[in-house]
Order: sequence, then structure tokens, then C-alpha cells
Amino acid sequence: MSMVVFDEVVKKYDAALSVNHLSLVIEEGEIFGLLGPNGAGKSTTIHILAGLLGASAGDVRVGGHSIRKEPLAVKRLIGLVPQELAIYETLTAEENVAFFAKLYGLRGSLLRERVAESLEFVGLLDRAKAKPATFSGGMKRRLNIACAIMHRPKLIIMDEPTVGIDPQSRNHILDSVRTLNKLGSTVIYTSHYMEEVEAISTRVGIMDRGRLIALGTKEELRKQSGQEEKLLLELDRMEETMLMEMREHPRLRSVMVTDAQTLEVVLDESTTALQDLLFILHKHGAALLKLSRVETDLESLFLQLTGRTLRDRG
Ligand SMILES: Nc1ncnc2c1ncn2[C@@H]1O[C@H](COP(=O)(O)OP(=O)(O)OP(=O)(O)O)[C@@H](O)[C@H]1O
Repeated sequence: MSMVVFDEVVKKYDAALSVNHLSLVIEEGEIFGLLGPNGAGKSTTIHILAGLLGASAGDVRVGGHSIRKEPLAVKRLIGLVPQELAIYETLTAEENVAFFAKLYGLRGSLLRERVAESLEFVGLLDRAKAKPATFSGGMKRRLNIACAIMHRPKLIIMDEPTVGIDPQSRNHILDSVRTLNKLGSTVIYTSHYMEEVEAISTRVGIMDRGRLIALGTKEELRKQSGQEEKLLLELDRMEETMLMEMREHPRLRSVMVTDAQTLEVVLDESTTALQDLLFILHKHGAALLKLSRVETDLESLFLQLTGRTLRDRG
């Protein structure tokens, strides 16, 4: 079932379109990574989806409900972790989560149960009675997440949740995204850190200047962009006759010796290329000590699509 359907969504602030006719379907169970440089339109897209901002044109459906016609039904399905912290420094951690729980209509023992559950989930149960003023930046972000998930939303939207935090909290947050997804939530996650999106997403959409310029699994994006399937082979020996045979083989696009024991090989698209490569190794009595794949690089893909670098390195 489709969890989110963007249908020709437009957001216009001034002359430029911040979201430019966005159409996109996200299926139930996905971890969808929305990637793009600063100002690409990610936050605007997320805010329209969460009902915080009206679209200039088009509509979004969440779990079959139109955000225009049934905004409350949509809001009930969503947990938004905003880019800016949405927690109260004067309340304790558990009071913060309880505040949001009450907004969703939770009361009494169910409220207490869900507050404890979400604080435990983000690793802050032992700090339930402390105020966020005593927390590190990463802990505040985790509390921000607890506030967004306590009503067990079907769709969790995270807008750059790992900006400027320590590695421990960052890993905690990435693990929690995976766990929430396993527990049944669809997750939409924006970032301009491509490593994160690569690591956790089932599918990636790349935005630039309000438009979705690429969409697919990492593998599909690699194919769309013409990036090649590159393998690294560590061998116990490297004979010239074997290398010659590889270089002459029509299914092996390039064969390069990178050090005394390592070969970098680019295969063509055919299904038998890898088999042929292994056959040649076997024929020449070379043992394969290690085989690894050079991972798709979203950064260079973005560069190729737009002529600009993805990351704001400031
Ligand atoms: N309230 C606003 N008024 C006018 N223009 C706006 C407003 N909010 C956003 N924009 C413009 O819309 C475009 C998209 O901004 P948006 O914040 O959605 O990008 P983003 O991809 O989320 O960037 P970031 O990674 O910095 O959060 C930008 O050009 C921005 O200047």
C-alpha cells in the first residue's frame, strides 16, 4: 500500500518555486531518504507533508487521506521530528514527552506507559526527571525524537535529525530509525549527509532547486547515471597471461592492477560477466582471497546530475 502520495505539489514563495511540481509515491515500510543541498526544498516538502505549511498547488495523501481535505486524519498518522528542536527547557524530559502525548489525546496510564516507552527507546529513561538544559545536543535531539514517536505513528518524518551532534548520539539515532522501521513505521528522512542516507535508506530521492532530479534504490541510481559496477579482487598471484585474457574478454570493461595483489575490474551489464571472471581466475589457478564492491557514490552522482557538489561543507 502507498503510505505517501505527492501529487504535483507546488510551493511558491516569490518568483522561484521552492517545490516545483513534485510527484512521488512512498510505499508502506520504506525508509525513504530525501537528499539535497541547502535550499533544495527538502524542509518545505516535509512541512507540507506534515500539514505545517499549505501547498500553493497540488495535494498530498497520507494513508489514503488528503492533507487538504482531512488534515487531522493525516496528522494522527504522522510523527514529525523537526530540524529545530521542539522541546521545552523548563519542563523535565518526561514532562516534555507527556506534553506532546496530551496533544494527541493520550491520558492516564496509557500516557505514562507511552512516555516511559519512548524515553526508553531513545535511551533517556534514566534522565526522565532531568531538564533538557542539562543535556548534550545529541540528548536533546533524542528527546525531540521521543516527543514525535510516543503516539506510535505509522509515518515518521525526520528533518535532518543528526545535524551537529556527537557520533554516539548520531549512531543511536540511526539505529532508532532502523528499529522504528522494523516495528512497522514508514520513515522519511532528509539529510545532506549522503553517507547516512546511503546507509539506512531503502530508496533515495535527490532534490535540487525544488525538483526531484533522481529517484530509486542506490543500485537503480547507479544504473541511471551510468556509474559502473566496480569490483576489487584480492588474489594470491597475478599472472600476465591471466590479465591478458581478462583484458580481451568482451564482458569485462576494464581491468586494472592497483597493487601487487589487487585488481579493479569493471563488469558490463550482462548476468554472466562475474561468472566469466571467476572462470578465468580458476583457469589460471589464482585464488580469490577477497572480493569487494566499490560502493555507489551518491556525491559523485549528484555532481554528475547537477554539475555542483551535494554537501554544504561550511
Ligand atoms: N518562509 C520562506 N519565505 C521565502 N522563501 C523561503 C521560505 N522558506 C524557504 N524558502 C526558500 O525555499 C527554498 C527551499 O528551502 P528549504 O528550507 O525547503 O530547503 P532545504 O532543502 O530544506 O534546505 P536545508 O538543507 O538548508 O534545510 C530556499 O530557496 C529557501 O530560501
